[in-house]
Amino acid sequence: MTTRLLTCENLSAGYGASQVLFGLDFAIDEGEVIGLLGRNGMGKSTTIKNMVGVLKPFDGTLTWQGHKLNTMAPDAIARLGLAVVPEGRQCFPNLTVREHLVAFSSRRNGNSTPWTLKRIYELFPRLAERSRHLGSQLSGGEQQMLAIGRALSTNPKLLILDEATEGLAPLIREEIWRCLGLLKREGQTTLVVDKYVDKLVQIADRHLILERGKLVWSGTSAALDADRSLWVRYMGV
Ligand SMILES: Nc1ncnc2c1ncn2[C@@H]1O[C@H](COP(=O)(O)OP(=O)(O)OP(=O)(O)O)[C@@H](O)[C@H]1O
Repeated sequence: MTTRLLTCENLSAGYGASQVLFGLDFAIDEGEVIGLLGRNGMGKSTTIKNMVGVLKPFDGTLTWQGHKLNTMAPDAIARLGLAVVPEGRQCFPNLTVREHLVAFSSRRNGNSTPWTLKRIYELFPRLAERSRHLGSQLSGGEQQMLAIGRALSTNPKLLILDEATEGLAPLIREEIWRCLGLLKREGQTTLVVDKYVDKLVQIADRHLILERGKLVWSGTSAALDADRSLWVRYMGV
């Protein structure tokens, strides 16, 4: 039996007088890995900002397991089990790797195999090697692994990655993909924004495509893989 985590109904949102999202409808079930796709500026980050409460919807409803998220503060939404790795990573320059991973850790959400420091180091051995290094001493790829590890340390029910591989060297990107594959096999529900559609179709179960703030297509990885006209039309690939 599937468990619904998030329901988004008729979501309209934006910035001040500027409307960016126009009536989005979608849902996320436990265990799913979903790609959120579309060209630059189509509203992917704005969708995520509304889900995690840093922006408030103009209209529509975001519901998380019976809780209406629309007016909840971001920290209250985080406590429900949504963790986002935002664009730009945002590590603390003066905290060590280890401090990042224990400062936010939480065993909440009834996770039977919680993300302990040990498990995060097993997922990203590079972080174990760098345990005593400061955020400011890490490479871009290490910072990205740390940002993902930090999000996992809260034992999120839904992990959201916004452009997690942006600006990373190819080998580091592969390392992030490898970890996403492992997380999927462990049943981690994940929403991923990434422009490497060819990789996303290998990892995600299904996809949502945004075009100018509207949901123009949704379907399985197999369906997206089979219809390259969608890639050209909506992702400019
Ligand atoms: N803080 C802001 N204030 C006003 N407009 C914004 C702000 N942030 C984004 N926008 C606008 O909202 C629209 C959607 O941006 P959004 O960041 O959601 O797109 P995106 O699909 O995530 O693309 P990208 O990959 O470029 O981040 C764009 O037209 C953008 O210029």
